Amino acid sequence: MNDDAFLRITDLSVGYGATRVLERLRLSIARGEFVALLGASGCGKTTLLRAIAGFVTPSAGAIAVAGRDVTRLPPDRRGMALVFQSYALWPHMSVAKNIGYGLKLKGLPRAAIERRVGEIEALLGLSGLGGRKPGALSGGQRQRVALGRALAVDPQILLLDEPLSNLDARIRLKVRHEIRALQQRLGITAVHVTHDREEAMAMADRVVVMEAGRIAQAGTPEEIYNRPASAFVAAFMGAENMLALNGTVRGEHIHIAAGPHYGAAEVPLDGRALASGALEARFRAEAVQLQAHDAPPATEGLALSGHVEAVSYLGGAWRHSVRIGQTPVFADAEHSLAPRTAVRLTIPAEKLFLFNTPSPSGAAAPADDTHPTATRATRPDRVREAAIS
Ligand SMILES: Nc1ncnc2c1ncn2[C@@H]1O[C@H](COP(=O)(O)OP(=O)(O)OP(=O)(O)O)[C@@H](O)[C@H]1O
Repeated sequence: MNDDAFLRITDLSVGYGATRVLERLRLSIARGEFVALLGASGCGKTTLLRAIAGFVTPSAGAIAVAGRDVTRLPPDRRGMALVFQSYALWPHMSVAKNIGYGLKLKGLPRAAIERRVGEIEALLGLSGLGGRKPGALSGGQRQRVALGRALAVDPQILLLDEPLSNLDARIRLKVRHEIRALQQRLGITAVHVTHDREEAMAMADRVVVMEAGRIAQAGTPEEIYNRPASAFVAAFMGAENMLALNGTVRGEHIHIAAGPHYGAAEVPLDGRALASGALEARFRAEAVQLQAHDAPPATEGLALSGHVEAVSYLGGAWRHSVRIGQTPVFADAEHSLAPRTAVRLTIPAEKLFLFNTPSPSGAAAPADDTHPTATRATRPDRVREAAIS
């Protein structure tokens, strides 16, 4: 675990009645770090955020901020502010009163509140709108008021619960950059819940991918995208194409045996703790080199043979639906190849994510992000994959 952790979550378990949501989860966040909690609906992101904020009580474990245990403290004594998806603004209050609400609760004198509200309005580009009611604002402006209300109380930690999901796509991109720039300017520690992987990667220093109440992987956006620690993370990060292969470890490589629709290939292990046996291969549509079957191979890697079934234009690239034997995959190319064309797909070794196929009885890895800088070989889930294959 990071020794310089500012927000430290240790063995946190949270449930609702008989439903267990988080199980012994560990996560350390550095001061000034922006962390995105990313995962599918129902994986426990909001529950974790609400436990950090103090709105749900854990059944076990601890939450500490700068070395101070806050696990049993009420939300208003944790030095945190939460921004909700729904904004949760008071409709009958003006923008200025909404922003100053937390300061009023703290009993600050009126002049101090007005000064701070003015600062926040200027910071967020809301100057001149202080007298309006939330109903007379755009969605983006409302979200900025909600952010302003959170920042006005000078929190040590800013918690963001899908704050952009009610905004339309164009405004969402703009507000995304505004929040990130503001967080960096203020040096505030932020935890952001989202199910949008692009948003998580664009905003965060570190992305924490959650799967069914546990941390599947925590790392920089680049690590998570290019070195997914499990087939689940690979698929969640867009490597949705899947093939079942067989491999044999030989020194620093894994040798993939040829099959009816693909040739043999040598893939460098590159630190991965893979074992010989059944493999699940994952790759992105854009990682594929797609060619007519009789064209000379353009690149080295795993070569697959198939037929184009359908093609559509994505803007910038053509997406081909290709059948490899019984397996459908997607492959992108700058030029389109017509349906029924016999094609070769080549996946360069560095873009082919390989995982040992887990046995159905494989025990769950511990929920733990305490090895964010560990190599693939030493990550708990990698070791598990190697152990059970
Ligand atoms: N108040 C509650 N009472 C009972 N079960 C709950 C409650 N809140 C959440 N849950 C359950 O806990 C699990 C995790 O929910 P949570 O809201 O943390 O997920 P999430 O990852 O944030 O999902 P989403 O992206 O849909 O918001 C889900 O199975 C959900 O049904």
